Amino acid sequence: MLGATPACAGGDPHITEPVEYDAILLAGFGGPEGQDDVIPFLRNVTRGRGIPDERLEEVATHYRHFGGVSPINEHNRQLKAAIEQELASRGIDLPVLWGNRNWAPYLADTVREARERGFTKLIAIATSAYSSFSSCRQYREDFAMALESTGLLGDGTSPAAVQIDKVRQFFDHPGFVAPFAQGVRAALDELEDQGFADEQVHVLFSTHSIPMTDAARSGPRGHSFGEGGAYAAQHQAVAEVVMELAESDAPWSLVYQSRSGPPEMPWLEPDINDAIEELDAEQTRAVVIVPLGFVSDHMEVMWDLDEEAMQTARDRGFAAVRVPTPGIHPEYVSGLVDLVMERVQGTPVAERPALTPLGPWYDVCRPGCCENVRAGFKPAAAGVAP
Ligand SMILES: CC1=C(CCC(=O)O)c2cc3nc(cc4[nH]c(cc5[nH]c(cc1n2)c(C)c5CCC(=O)O)c(CCC(=O)O)c4C)C(CCC(=O)O)=C3C
Ligand SMILES: [Fe+2]
Repeated sequence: MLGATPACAGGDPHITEPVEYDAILLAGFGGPEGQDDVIPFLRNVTRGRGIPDERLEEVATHYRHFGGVSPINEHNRQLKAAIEQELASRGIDLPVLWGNRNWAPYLADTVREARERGFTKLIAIATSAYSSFSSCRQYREDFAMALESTGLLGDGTSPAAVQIDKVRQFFDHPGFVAPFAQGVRAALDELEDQGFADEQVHVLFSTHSIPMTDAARSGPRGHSFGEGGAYAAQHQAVAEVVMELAESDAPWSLVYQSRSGPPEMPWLEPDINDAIEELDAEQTRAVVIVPLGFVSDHMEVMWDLDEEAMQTARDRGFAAVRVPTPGIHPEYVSGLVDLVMERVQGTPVAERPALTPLGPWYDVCRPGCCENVRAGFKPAAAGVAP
């Protein structure tokens, strides 16, 4: 089902020829692993973005609260091990390398290691399911930067010394969606045991807020997905599918969290805390919080949801349950391996699973996909220039 993803400029958006990859590149966000890492990590994340110092100080306290350690690197070590186990159980001989955008092990060191081991064709899985600058293009730019800084980008006339392709954005892949659907069903059952009927529960699907300018440009250039771009449209469509699979008629909404940037810059709204404040207490007695935009229980989940949003809900006298992220759920892990094998085998588009009319998303990002005018154009792997 191609739906809203028409073939456009830039050749075929899907690769249906088999490709012999040498290894999988698991690309993470990265996080600090001790108090001394916190500020240097935050500087890496916000390099050149104009995030106010007060915001960095505030975010630093979230990490300090947990000993300066984000669980995100440990999650990725576990995910890597789980993917390796899934590959082994299917008899697939593909090594898995792991590299981060913002903290060690850095992508540049990982691609250098790849080359040393003789690998020239990598298929990347970024730990991020949706389309936007922060969740797709920035990973692609960081791949290109890692190749450039290690001299492995190639010179434009010869093929890159190391080629990095990327699996499609997997927001509507059944392996990503199933853990959320199961989690919502379990949360509603738990609340029902406590005496709350489905119509007394409000389900809040939460994702990372991004600047409106980034949201509007998410997805391929020249294609309108509405005000919030492909980013908001994908979340809206996945939330609908999750409610269907969870067989629930509970009222629900899509909300945003973890806003940063200067206050005068518009970001996607409503903020989850404002949304909880505005729920009608006559009708609502409980909330289910679904971290729909995230793949693991990292700091944005542990702090912004489990500390802040849960507190906002308690302050209003609501019962509240937070649904787990996919983490290393067997269906998620198996889905990621399926996404790799889709490219290894050159699976026809019609046979690629996708649960919303927006997918299956592109293998090759379209021209201008998820462009960021603030940061300017940079080379990016796994897409059509610019
Ligand atoms: C869409 C999106 C995802 C999901 C997709 C993906 O996974 O990529 C994501 C993930 C994450 N964001 C994370 C942490 C941070 N994000 C920040 C800043 C920002 N995120 C943004 C967007 C996103 N972020 C944006 C538009 C900014 C503003 C600055 C900019 O335009 O670049 C800042 C700076 C301080 C602040 O402003 O909060 C931090 C510390 C962590 C790690 C958590 C841990 O350590 O466990 C993870 C997984
Ligand atoms: Fe993209």
